[in-house]
Amino acid sequence: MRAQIIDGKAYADGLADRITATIPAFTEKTGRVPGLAVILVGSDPASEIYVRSKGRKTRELGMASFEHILPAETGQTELVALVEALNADNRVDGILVQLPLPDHIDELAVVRAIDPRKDVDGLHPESAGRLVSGRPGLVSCTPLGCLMLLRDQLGDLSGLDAIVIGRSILVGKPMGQLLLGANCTVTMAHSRTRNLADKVRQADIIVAAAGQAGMIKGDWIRPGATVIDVGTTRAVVDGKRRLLGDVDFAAALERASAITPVPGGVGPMTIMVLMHNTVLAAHDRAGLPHLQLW
Ligand SMILES: Nc1nc(=O)c2c([nH]1)NC[C@@H]1CN(c3ccc(C(=O)N[C@@H](CCC(=O)O)C(=O)O)cc3)C=[N+]21
Repeated sequence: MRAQIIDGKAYADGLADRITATIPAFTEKTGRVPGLAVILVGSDPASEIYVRSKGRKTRELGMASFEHILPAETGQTELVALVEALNADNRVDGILVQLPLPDHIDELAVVRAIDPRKDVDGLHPESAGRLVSGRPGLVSCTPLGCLMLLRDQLGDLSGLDAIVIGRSILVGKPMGQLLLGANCTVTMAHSRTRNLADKVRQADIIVAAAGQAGMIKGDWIRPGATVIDVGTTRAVVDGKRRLLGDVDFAAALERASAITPVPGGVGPMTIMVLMHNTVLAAHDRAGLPHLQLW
């Protein structure tokens, strides 16, 4: 079997069109456009590129972008004060604080300061609690993007065996909850999991989010499985800069029925789901009916 390649970029472009189409009616009812604020503390070059590309996409879709790039020495009090100012700013529907934050800042304290209705990253304990208890709320962009691709690829996921490798707050844990909500039987694997290969071999759906390049080997993949690769490790291979996934892609191609590439799979979805969550938050805050765009 040769796997189909899941084109995250193409799905994200389609979602972009559906998002853009909601904006004229929103503007007619509210007199404004949806707005997204992104905060970056410190000058990690990769993070700066993401923040700028988020800003560019936000404007391309016809929304307002507010970018705050602060020096690495910014204090926690100052950062929380900025979040509170953005909470109070009606032009801002979504607030994303780029993680990780410098060591002298307590991430949870900052995330808790975000108004849960503007928590487009789904990181606030209120959002996490809503996801676990199946109430409506904002869901982290990367896992929601993975679920959109899986639903598009497979339709109903009920009864499928899924494994998530990685248990981060931003990706692994919410991914497990989303798959459970979609009626999968979910295995959460991580660095202490024993016999990982055997557990992966049982899975119809594999979501690799461990952040270790190439750790999932081709012969671990059950023939016909669907593979979502969240890994993005920057490396230099044969003198060229490369972005590497967590899955041995070449070997997986021979076993999986479908697989996301890196780049061009989950990455473009993450940014577009951020836009999606921003228009959802905007509609919710304006008291407009809930949107269903996927
Ligand atoms: N609070 C928070 N939320 C985040 O969502 C968040 C964060 N912090 N910190 C940093 C990571 C990283 N991240 C990516 C977004 C897009 C691509 C992306 O578009 N990748 C392209 C390739 C881009 C390239 O070549 O560098 C792709 O996979 O095709 C990757 C990574 C979001 N993050």
